[in-house]
Amino acid sequence: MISINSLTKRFGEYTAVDNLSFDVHPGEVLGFLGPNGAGKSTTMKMLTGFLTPDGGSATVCGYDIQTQILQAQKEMGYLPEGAPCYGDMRVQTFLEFIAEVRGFSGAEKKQRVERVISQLELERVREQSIETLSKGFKRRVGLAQAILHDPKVLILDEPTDGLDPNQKYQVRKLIKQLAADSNKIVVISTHILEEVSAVCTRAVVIGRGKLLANGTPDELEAMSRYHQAVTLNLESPVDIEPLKGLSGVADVEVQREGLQLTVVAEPGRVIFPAVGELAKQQSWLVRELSVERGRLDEVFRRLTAEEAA
Ligand SMILES: Nc1ncnc2c1ncn2[C@@H]1O[C@H](COP(=O)(O)OP(=O)(O)OP(=O)(O)O)[C@@H](O)[C@H]1O
Repeated sequence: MISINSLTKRFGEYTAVDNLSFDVHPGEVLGFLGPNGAGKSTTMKMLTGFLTPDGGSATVCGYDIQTQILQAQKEMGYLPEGAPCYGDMRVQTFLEFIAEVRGFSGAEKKQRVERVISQLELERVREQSIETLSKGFKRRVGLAQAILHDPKVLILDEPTDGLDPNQKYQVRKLIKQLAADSNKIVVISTHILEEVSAVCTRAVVIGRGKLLANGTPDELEAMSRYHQAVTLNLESPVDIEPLKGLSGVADVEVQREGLQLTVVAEPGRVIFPAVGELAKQQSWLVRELSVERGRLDEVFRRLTAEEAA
């Protein structure tokens, strides 16, 4: 597992990662969220041994990142932000080079390179130099090198950044496949909230280097103002006063000139049955009645705006 305890990194006067603590367990795909400059990349660079912490500690698969980084690195695959270096190398040559660096040779090296070329669908570009590849293919080459040694822990810094929707779908599918092996840990930094719902089993939100939230996507959605909110799509506008008077209703938001109402629930209350009952009693012409799980974007904005204030 990964265990992070009061990890801290300063750049001059600025504290980029501030007393950060959390754990990640085998089988988890952790979404690591935060606005630009929150400290996500800095944390990942410390975990993978590319930056030295100024305080606190962390272990990866039981290895201390400060005193046993080489052992820890063997257990990790890391996709840094941006494109792989060695731009003038051809894709296959680059992957062979990485395989050698990781200690593979002969038939095993060949077999591992072929496996990732096939997994990441790189056949078409294997003879092309990395610098001439599209952004999407560069990310895939980066992912290929990260998984080449079949690591127990994958640290991916914005793996779908700059990819088109099809490529995003492909990369997320691959991450899910990798994580299906229940002993693996995947940590993905992102500011794309749909990615959290799509692939993550848990999310950690940070802002200005500090931990702001740590929970499953369901738990984070439950923090939303719109958790258990009921939306009515109507044929014609109605008087909203009876709705406001219902027990457990915190607010009624009016959209589309009264044709859409969002009835916000008080925390912990379930109002769907009562709203449905009222609509029937009042003979409202309801086209659609739906209940919300919550809005991650609103939770993310609120958490990170509070921190910025
Ligand atoms: N080498 C460095 N020297 C000085 N400041 C740095 C350095 N690296 C990062 N920082 C600063 O530390 C803060 C955290 O940066 P970091 O790259 O970790 O954020 P991030 O959450 O990954 O952001 P993004 O989503 O934009 O990638 C930022 O204010 C950044 O400017």
